[in-house]
Amino acid sequence: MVSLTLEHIGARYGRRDILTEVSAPVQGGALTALVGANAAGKSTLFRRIAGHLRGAGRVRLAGAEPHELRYMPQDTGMSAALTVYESIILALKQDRGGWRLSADEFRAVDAVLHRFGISHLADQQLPDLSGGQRQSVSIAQALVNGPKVVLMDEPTSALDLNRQYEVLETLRQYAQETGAVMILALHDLNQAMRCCAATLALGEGRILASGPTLEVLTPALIRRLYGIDSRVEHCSRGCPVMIVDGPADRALA
Ligand SMILES: Nc1ncnc2c1ncn2[C@@H]1O[C@H](COP(=O)(O)OP(=O)(O)OP(=O)(O)O)[C@@H](O)[C@H]1O
Repeated sequence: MVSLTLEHIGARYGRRDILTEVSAPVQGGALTALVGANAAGKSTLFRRIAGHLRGAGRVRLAGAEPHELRYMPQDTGMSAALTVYESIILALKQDRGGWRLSADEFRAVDAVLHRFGISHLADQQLPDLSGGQRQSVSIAQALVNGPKVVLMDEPTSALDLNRQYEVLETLRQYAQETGAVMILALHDLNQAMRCCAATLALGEGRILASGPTLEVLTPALIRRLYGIDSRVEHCSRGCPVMIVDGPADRALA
């Protein structure tokens, strides 16, 4: 099982501190949600963990090497004149070198296309894909190498309702099978409640709460993070669902 520990992480752009004191343990084998308001610093935290940005503190990895980490940013470029299949091969070869594909590598490409339901897109050019198709391809590119640490910035923002379920369930299975640490930045808190065993709540430059998702995403925390009044009920299938009542009355906050 892989684990990752954030120790006193800081990050700044110029003289502006975005993260001041981010500390939390993250366990592999299940999905972890990273939630917080716009501009809270979720992408910045991912850049720090991925080593794209320097700053205070350290990221401790156990059970994985730094090169086994994949970061899927919010906007992934899809303008290259490549087919989906070629782009997955390129992602696979990114840090392996060489150009010949072994039988195992061919199988890995086919498997990831199949796993994310995009085999039928294999021969299509990247620029010709729809937004949701691009997002599915980005996810497949991120996972084709079997990474042990995966950071995904809003991986379902362009997907329809059905695809959101399918993709999150596939990511959950991947984490369970491989023991990988998988952190997903999410704005849809119901997705976090349904699929993520743990949640990190980012606000005011630090982790305001972390732990089992249902214990973290309380109405009080949601009010603090987003200024929204909410409550948790259960759907007809017994799953917890967050109901938004509306903007909180700031005078009562
Ligand atoms: N390269 C940069 N240079 C300067 N400031 C930046 C840079 N990237 C991000 N910022 C600032 O850092 C803050 C945090 O941005 P970040 O993208 O990490 O937030 P986020 O939580 O991912 O937001 P969102 O939910 O809107 O995607 C914002 O105020 C943003 O303007």
